[in-house]
Amino acid sequence: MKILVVGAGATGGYFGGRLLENDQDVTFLVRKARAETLARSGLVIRSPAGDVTLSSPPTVQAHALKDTYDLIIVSCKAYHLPQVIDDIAPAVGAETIILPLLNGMRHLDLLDARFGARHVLGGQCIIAATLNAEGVVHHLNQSHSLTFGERDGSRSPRVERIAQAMSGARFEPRLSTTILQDMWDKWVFLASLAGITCLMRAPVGDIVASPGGERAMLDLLKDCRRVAEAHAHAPSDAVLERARSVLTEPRSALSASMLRDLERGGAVEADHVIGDLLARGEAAGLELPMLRLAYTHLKAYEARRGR
Ligand SMILES: NC(=O)C1=CN([C@@H]2O[C@H](COP(=O)(O)OP(=O)(O)OC[C@H]3O[C@@H](n4cnc5c(N)ncnc54)[C@H](OP(=O)(O)O)[C@@H]3O)[C@@H](O)[C@H]2O)C=CC1
Ligand SMILES: CC(C)(CO)C(=O)C(=O)O
Repeated sequence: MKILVVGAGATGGYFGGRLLENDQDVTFLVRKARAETLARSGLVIRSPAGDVTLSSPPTVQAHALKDTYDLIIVSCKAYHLPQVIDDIAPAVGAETIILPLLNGMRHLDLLDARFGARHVLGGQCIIAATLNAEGVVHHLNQSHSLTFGERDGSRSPRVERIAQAMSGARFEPRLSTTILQDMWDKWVFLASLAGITCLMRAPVGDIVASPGGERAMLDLLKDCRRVAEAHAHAPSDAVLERARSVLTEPRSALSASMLRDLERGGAVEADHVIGDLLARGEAAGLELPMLRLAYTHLKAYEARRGR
């Protein structure tokens, strides 16, 4: 299977690197600076699941992209997606499958609008990873799952082929027949985690140890859950219970990738992860005070950053 991974950042570098390490036919679509770093230093992954340095990983830049691919894994940030959509267009052939790993949901609409829904799978990854200033992918915890599936829930031959291509790589691939619900479940969890850890500039353990912290966390989770319910994607009791327990775990060092981005003064996916959820909730007539506060806070950060 000929695979194009868009972006060799934290997630793309990790999962694409693990596939390459497992002898899959992987090429990274990268921009100039990243292409130079990869050519000079290789793709370096530091991970509790095993370090690896892949020297001279195959890369291509947008201007040279001419071949079509069987699978395109999209792992850019949401605010880069419009450009990425233009860039990958030459690589999308009649049978190309696009597997986005972005948080949130709105990217599905953008990809569908440009390439047609039949090309686009649902997907998500659970990992904590970051790309440091030297271009090294740091995997920060034990999780590294990549879930994908047809949005109609079928086990089509093409998703079976992806499962086959991913089997044996050093991460946990999961072929799902409920990928849209999985994505909503993650969105509810992630929006709660990102919203509150950014607001408080602290990981879960410090928030729940602070007066009013656990209450604020659970109020935000409730807002996010109500949006999913209003859109017929309510998390199950078990999923909700797990989210509550992870989000209120004493001494937990967990925070969202959005807090890592914010703390280094970077761009954040405010509109994609928080704003879109809020808009969907308000369109359904819901009052969502904690989610609105989380969004206002991120937009104020963006306004200040923009000056
Ligand atoms: N990091 C994490 O722990 C997790 C992140 N996610 C989600 O995954 C998505 C990706 O996040 P993450 O991997 O952290 O992001 P990163 O910023 O680490 O990586 C994104 C990469 O995309 C590249 N890129 C952007 N535009 C283009 C383009 N036009 N052509 C080629 N490459 C491009 C950037 O390259 P350049 O170097 O040129 O800027 C960058 O290296 C987000 O939606 C995030 O919310 C989900 C789970 C966990
Ligand atoms: C939910 C979590 C923490 C893990 O995948 C994440 O997606 C993120 O930090 O962006």
